Amino acid sequence: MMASALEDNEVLMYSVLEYEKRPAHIYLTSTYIFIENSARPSSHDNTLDARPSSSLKNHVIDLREVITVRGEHRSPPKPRKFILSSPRKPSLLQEDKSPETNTFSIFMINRVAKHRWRHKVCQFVCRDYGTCQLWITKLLELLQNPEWQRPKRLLVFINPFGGKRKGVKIFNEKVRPLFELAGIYSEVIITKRQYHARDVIYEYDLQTVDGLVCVGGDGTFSELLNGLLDRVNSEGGVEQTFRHTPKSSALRIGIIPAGSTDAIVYSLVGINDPVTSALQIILGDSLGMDVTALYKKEQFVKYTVSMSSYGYYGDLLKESETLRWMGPKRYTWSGFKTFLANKAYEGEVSFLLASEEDSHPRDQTVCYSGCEKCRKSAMEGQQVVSVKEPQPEFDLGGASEPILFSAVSKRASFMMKDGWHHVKGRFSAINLVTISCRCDLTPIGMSPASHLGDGCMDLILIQDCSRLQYLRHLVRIPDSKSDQFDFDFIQVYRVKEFSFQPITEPEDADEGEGQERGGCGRRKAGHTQMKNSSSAHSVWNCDGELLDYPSLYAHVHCQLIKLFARGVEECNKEDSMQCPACCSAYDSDK
Ligand SMILES: Nc1ncnc2c1ncn2[C@@H]1O[C@H](COP(=O)(O)OP(=O)(O)OP(=O)(O)O)[C@@H](O)[C@H]1O
Repeated sequence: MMASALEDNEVLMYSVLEYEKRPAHIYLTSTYIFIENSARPSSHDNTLDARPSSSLKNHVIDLREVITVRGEHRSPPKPRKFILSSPRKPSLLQEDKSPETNTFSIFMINRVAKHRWRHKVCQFVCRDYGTCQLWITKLLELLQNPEWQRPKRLLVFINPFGGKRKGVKIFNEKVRPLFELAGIYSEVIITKRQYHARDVIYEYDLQTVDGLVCVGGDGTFSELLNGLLDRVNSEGGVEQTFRHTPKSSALRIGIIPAGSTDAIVYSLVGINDPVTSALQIILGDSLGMDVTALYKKEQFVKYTVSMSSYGYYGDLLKESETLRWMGPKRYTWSGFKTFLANKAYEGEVSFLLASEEDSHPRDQTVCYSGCEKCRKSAMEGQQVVSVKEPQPEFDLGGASEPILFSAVSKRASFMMKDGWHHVKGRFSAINLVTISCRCDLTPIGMSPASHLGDGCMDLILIQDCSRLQYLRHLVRIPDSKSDQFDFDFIQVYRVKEFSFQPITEPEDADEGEGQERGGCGRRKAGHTQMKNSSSAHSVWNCDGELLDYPSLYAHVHCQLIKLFARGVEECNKEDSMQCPACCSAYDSDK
């Protein structure tokens, strides 16, 4: 295999070097190092016995997974002592007689467990200093490959209060040393208040950095996302009006998880591990992710990437906000209380289905790194596929002349008009997810077959049901072996646009505009205010932020934002590193 791989790649350098205490033929191409072990050194002049050893494995190092290369600076050798102390174990190559190094180390990615990366070091001993320098220089030059888009300067925001309040420690102890090893300069801003990160992004000279990094949870990421998109829209002259087409940013965002849920990074990487995320940033991994624009009726509110949820998860978040002192445990407690309350809310859901050739939330596919579906969507430059450009029907009174009307269950009615589907009823939960939304509690995600960059959202409608029914659904969510949507009170759709309208508006809904926005949609100050929310209405939980009014319109934009991430790598089905995050029921059934 190595021989054929070598034939396909031009060899730029070749040497016989010592690797793992044995001589080896080392071939360098523009993207790989091929290591071919030899049996033993010849007795004179350090040439090698070319016979391959059957007991030794050959290796390939992918330069795209190399962090950096360093010369090993050792203290000057003492030849006489060396010979006396190890008479039977001379170096396989010529002994280093100069104080300069003849050894170089390659720092590279090591996959240690399911989706978890660490780095390891491979050492090579050369005959002399000159050869060593040649290898180091050539390798460093190849690592600069502009196609790999590795960052050199990053603007890092740390939320010191996210999750278990360990953001600063995580960055200083786990991330900063790796960035320094990779030669990345990072300017660090520890946020002092909510919206600090967003306000810095509005003003910062973004030309001077290669990317932004968020050390925090989903809420902090949301600030960076909205700050960046507000900024590029403003500079690109895009007014954030109803159903606007936002500008995308060339600047990528990296996420170092240090929050409570970390659902976004979990969905991107398959794990919420700061070191893995830092290594993906260093390698310059790039991934396009869909972004959903939310509107209160026709007024733009914000961009989101994970889940907007009304009913159960909205109530849960509202309850948990009063219990922040409990840390991440507040979600478990609030979840329990919300479950006991077992509320349902009346309204009409309207949505524009994804086109025929698009996939379905129950089509049993998982979005892995290099996903073909996402790649196709990006190539097509899909924004919204809609032949007639239909508009949502907000006015329930005017929802006239349905083309199709049928009962989908005892609890809801369904109709279709101008491509828009309408479901009227009482809902325990309405969940709209842009990505799979995995986290520790739901390792396969709220919608396991959702894609990161297909330009679609998954709509999960849970109609009014008993506590027992809801519990049966809830316990299936983290279970990779069962289908959490397989209930008659749950419907799932893959959609492009969505709206929700309560049967009656809350009295002060028009005053609860939430965010005050300046020119070109920039928010001046403050965030969505909690307004009178009667028990007839729930609130929206949008990426962990409360929007306390029920009417909502959502419009997804295909791969609007670029992230420093690789996507969830598929576990090797044969080895023990399988995990529930990607080896789901779908896989095991095949
Ligand atoms: N210095 C600060 N003081 C108070 N709030 C802050 C500060 N810095 C950031 N924030 C805000 O804190 C909120 C929550 O932060 P974050 O999302 O990082 O943590 P989390 O809520 O624990 O995690 P997750 O969102 O993953 O559940 C964010 O909305 C962010 O805007």
